[in-house]
Amino acid sequence: MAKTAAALVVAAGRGSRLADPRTSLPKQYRLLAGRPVLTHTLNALGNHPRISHMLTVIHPDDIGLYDDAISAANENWSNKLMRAVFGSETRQGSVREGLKALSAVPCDYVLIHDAARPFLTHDVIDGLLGELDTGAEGALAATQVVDTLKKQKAPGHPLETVDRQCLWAAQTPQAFPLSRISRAHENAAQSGHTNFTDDTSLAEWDGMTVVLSAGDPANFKITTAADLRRAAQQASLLTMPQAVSTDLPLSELTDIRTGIGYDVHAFEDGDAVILGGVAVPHTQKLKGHSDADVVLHAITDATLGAIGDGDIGQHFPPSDPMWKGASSDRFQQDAIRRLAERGGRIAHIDVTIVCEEPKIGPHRDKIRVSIAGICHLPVSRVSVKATTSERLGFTGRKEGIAALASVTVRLPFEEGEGGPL
Ligand SMILES: Nc1ccn([C@@H]2O[C@H](COP(=O)(O)OP(=O)(O)OP(=O)(O)O)[C@@H](O)[C@H]2O)c(=O)n1
Ligand SMILES: C[C@](O)(CO)[C@H](O)COP(=O)(O)O
Repeated sequence: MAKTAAALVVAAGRGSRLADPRTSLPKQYRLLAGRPVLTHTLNALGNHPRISHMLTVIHPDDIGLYDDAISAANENWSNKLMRAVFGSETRQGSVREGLKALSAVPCDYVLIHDAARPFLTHDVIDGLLGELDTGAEGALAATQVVDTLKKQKAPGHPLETVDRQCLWAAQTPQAFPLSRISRAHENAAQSGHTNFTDDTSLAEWDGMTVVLSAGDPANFKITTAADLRRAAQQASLLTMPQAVSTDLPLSELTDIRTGIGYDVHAFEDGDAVILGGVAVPHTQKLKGHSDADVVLHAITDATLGAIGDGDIGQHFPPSDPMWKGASSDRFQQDAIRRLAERGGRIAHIDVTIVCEEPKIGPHRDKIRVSIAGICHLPVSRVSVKATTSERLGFTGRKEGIAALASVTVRLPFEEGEGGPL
């Protein structure tokens, strides 16, 4: 049977080299295609079949940001995720805290990965695990240096050219047998070595032999503001549905339309309602054929309304057993695909949730982030509002929840329509 691996993601850094006067948000929580960087990183690891456990090392100030990053994930790996632990002043210290928390986990290997590298692929993971499977004590994802390298001992000194033939740029993940790298970290800490910048340097110091494995230029680390801009471009190309990533510039999407959507679901016995893809704890749940996500249903109808393409019930009949218990983001993905086929994209979403309970305020930001992720939008283009109906009507009697949505889309004018009206 294939040996299993734990993923240890270090996310406790402050990102001091990415100085941005507009925000103090650490880089691992900045948004790429509507989701935090960390969410992309965890998705890449969590969806790998040989990774059975995942642990994130976070900063104590980031608990709320971390919770948001997890709820934006919408992926099926939550059963692999362990409770996060707090990191330390240095990257090495943060890894050590993570390894301590993994000590009781029944995994053969550990993949240690930077939260700030969100574009990890399964090919890179497979390469590393393959090296361990054939007996390596440590494996490093790395890319060969491609630029001509120069060395200058001090400013004004003559340049020397460095032979790049045998030079590699270290990436993460870095993969090891779990017990061996844990021992190496303890040895380093007890000998007073506290500032190894990566785990293979520490492993080499402890006498381990590390082999190279194919990294990927796309798996770069977000370190500076320029890296974050590059990452934003890369993420939008990867996550947009095919037709949305059309090369039509926004300036040609001059046919601007708005659709409205409205939906209602009644309560029944349960312990949480799903709103915009987020499970909100409550004393009841919403009744429905799918997951009864009243917010996503209203958004889907509004998206379909904007392109005059029927409604959710027409495309996904409640009588069809296929949609029983379905996660409603599938319905919205389908509406986005229909829009994309016409060369269009969503520009803005505005939602109002009508209910007495549960209180939406504490969950509003999570719901915004989740909707933005599902719709491939920056969070600034999603608005979530809530109101009661002053105890009037079915929502006032706490019998259910209603949601209203308006979705604005941008499309190219169809041939023969002759440009803006
Ligand atoms: N004390 C630390 C320092 C770094 N990291 C993590 O290690 C990874 C790589 O480190 P780096 O790019 O240096 O991140 P920062 O320390 O956040 O950045 P900077 O050095 O610019 O402050 C990041 O995912 C970061 O969150 C960590 O968990 N604990
Ligand atoms: C672990 C690492 O990302 C490998 O490239 C790197 O060593 C982190 O430290 P850096 O100082 O940001 O290079």
